[in-house]
Amino acid sequence: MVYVVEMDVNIPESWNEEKVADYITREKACSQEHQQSGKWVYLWRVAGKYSNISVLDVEGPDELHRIVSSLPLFPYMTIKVTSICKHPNALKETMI
Ligand SMILES: O=C(O)C[C@H]1C=CC(=O)O1
Repeated sequence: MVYVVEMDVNIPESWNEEKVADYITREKACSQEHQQSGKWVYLWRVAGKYSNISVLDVEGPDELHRIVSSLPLFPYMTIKVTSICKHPNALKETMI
């Protein structure tokens, strides 16, 4: 199943630079591991916001939740998930 996921990141203002840098480093390693697995297909920055729009191709909601909740910044995100399917009029045969 293919999901479009929007993640808005809300880092607590109380965090110091070192803590923010540590989370960002671990976040990058974690998301790149999932991207390398092929499950996390696209990762785009939303212009002008500390948000991303991602496309994940996974077995279903359980796997989606496992991946998204493995991110170190997961507790500090507001996440919107949209499940998508093929449009009958789409010229392209494949979803992604
Ligand atoms: O910066 C972000 O958008 C948060 C986050 C989600 C994946 C990733 O690599 O970073």
